[in-house]
Amino acid sequence: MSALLTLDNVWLEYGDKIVLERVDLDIAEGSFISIIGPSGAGKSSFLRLVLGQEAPSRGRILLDDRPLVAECGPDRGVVFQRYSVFPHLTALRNVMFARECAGARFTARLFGRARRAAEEEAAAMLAEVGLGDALHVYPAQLSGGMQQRLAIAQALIARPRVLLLDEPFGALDPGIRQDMHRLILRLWREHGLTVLMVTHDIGEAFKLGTRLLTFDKRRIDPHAPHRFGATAIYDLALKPHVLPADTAAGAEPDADVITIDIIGNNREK
Ligand SMILES: Nc1ncnc2c1ncn2[C@@H]1O[C@H](COP(=O)(O)OP(=O)(O)OP(=O)(O)O)[C@@H](O)[C@H]1O
Repeated sequence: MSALLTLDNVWLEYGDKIVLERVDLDIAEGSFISIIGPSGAGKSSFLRLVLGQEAPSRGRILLDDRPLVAECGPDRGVVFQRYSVFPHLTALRNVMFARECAGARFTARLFGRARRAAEEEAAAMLAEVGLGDALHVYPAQLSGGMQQRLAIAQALIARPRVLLLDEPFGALDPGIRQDMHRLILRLWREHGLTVLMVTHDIGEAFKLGTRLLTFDKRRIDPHAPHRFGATAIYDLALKPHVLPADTAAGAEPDADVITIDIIGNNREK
């Protein structure tokens, strides 16, 4: 099976500072990739490359065997840790705006029947993330968890194939995080998404991921730390104890009972 996303010898450099080097990855459609690594290892930079917000300074990124277009297309959605919704728009208008951007890319405005259809779609998407009763509420009136639900609805309304999550649950209380884990596993499965999630929570990475990437530097020059970039030094296939079908029914994968296959260990190269 060919990969949905391929990174072929990808480097990201700013001047003489190397952030990422020699990133070689094939990511299969439908996988849930957890990404961990120390602060500054380039995890968010990696997501920005896949989003198309930045171009690699060397190497290439392919989506469906075709070079990734430089701008973020509707095939990729993103949710950040801090609520990325518009404060002056209601929940419904926030999701509609994202739908309008996807449906009318140059004017970001739909009219008549198309607009009514977008409104219905946005309301259905909000119901799907558990915000069906909060259509006309402004973000400031929503809790942190509800704002992240809104951000997820906003990302999913364009029907992306790849969902990028940058520490999406990092600011939430543990109880709310559990709810969000259930939600994201359900959406991942029901929408057939390929998810790339950066997290600092190792338990969360093991619990949600089907594959775990660890970004770090292979080599360090103490006198010139910028000379070497990070790469995916560990690449582990995770097999959660509970199958995705079970998670959709409400059960959660058990992070304590996981088997691991090592796909790649680039530490020594
Ligand atoms: N535009 C830029 N110009 C120069 N350096 C940059 C730029 N953007 C990011 N960097 C550097 O790239 C490195 C990686 O940053 P990045 O935010 O991707 O790391 P991270 O692993 O996501 O960190 P954290 O876990 O703290 O969020 C950092 O040293 C950062 O300073």
